[in-house]
Amino acid sequence: MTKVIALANQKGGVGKTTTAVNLGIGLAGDGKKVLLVDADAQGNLTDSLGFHEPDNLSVSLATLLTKTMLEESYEAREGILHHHEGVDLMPGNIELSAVEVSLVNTMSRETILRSYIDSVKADYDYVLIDCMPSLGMLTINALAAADSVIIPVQAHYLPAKGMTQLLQTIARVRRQINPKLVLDGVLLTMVDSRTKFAKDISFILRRDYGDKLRVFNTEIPLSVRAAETSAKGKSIYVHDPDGKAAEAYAAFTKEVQSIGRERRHARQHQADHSR
Ligand SMILES: Nc1ncnc2c1ncn2[C@@H]1O[C@H](COP(=O)(O)OP(=O)(O)OP(=O)(O)O)[C@@H](O)[C@H]1O
Ligand SMILES: [Mg+2]
Repeated sequence: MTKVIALANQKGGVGKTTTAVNLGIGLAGDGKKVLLVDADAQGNLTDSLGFHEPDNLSVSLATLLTKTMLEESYEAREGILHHHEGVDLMPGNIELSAVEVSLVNTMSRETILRSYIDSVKADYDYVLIDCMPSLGMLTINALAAADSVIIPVQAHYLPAKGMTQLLQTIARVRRQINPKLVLDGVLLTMVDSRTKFAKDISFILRRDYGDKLRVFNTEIPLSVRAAETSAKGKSIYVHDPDGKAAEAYAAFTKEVQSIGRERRHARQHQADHSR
């Protein structure tokens, strides 16, 4: 079964794209087949994987979403690129801005991305969607297409109001469009071990949103080496294999897989007891 995960937070610069790259390549390193989907018109994910001029690509996510909207046919692997560290990429670029506008007047406007992903996901164990920093139509489409959401949060900013709005949006998508959507949890990123901000934020999140909001045990440290990876087009595992950020992303990758296993066991347990 394929698991589709959206990396979402409408706040900019919190580590969504960096996490998409290093979780995706981490999963591939564990033998999983992974498709990364760049659902951000900035094209940062595409750029970070070494395709440095996303706007010059002739086929990108915008192309396939447009074909899906118009009910035009396309090749199953059309436009999918391959990164040498073992992941596939559906690139994104500036053309997504126009698509986002045209979605507004489209039938099934919330589920166009889901239709596209449904048509390619059989080839993959994981599909990771890197969202843009907004709660617009493309992010709603990502939430509608996903089985679960991971929310990266930058450890030195109080996520107060934004988090409430994001959780409300997730709840609304679950009620109206995608009942199976679950929140995997919050990932604290850019954690500076010299300060106690990360602990404060974990405490505040638990206080304000209760135990339902899981905060991942793994925290991603603040690391210049992690910030360098996007220009290099490499993951942290290749750029700085022995560093703390690589260790953290590897641990986070394991944690994400263990959540999947816990959920399958819980469902099995429920099924056994309802017989
Ligand atoms: N652990 C880290 N330590 C230091 N810098 C980091 C770390 N992770 C990411 N960065 C840097 O912080 C910036 C924002 O990260 P990233 O692009 O992953 O965030 P984002 O949430 O995807 O941003 P946007 O909302 O613009 O899409 C980038 O310059 C990135 O290189
Ligand atoms: Mg990004």
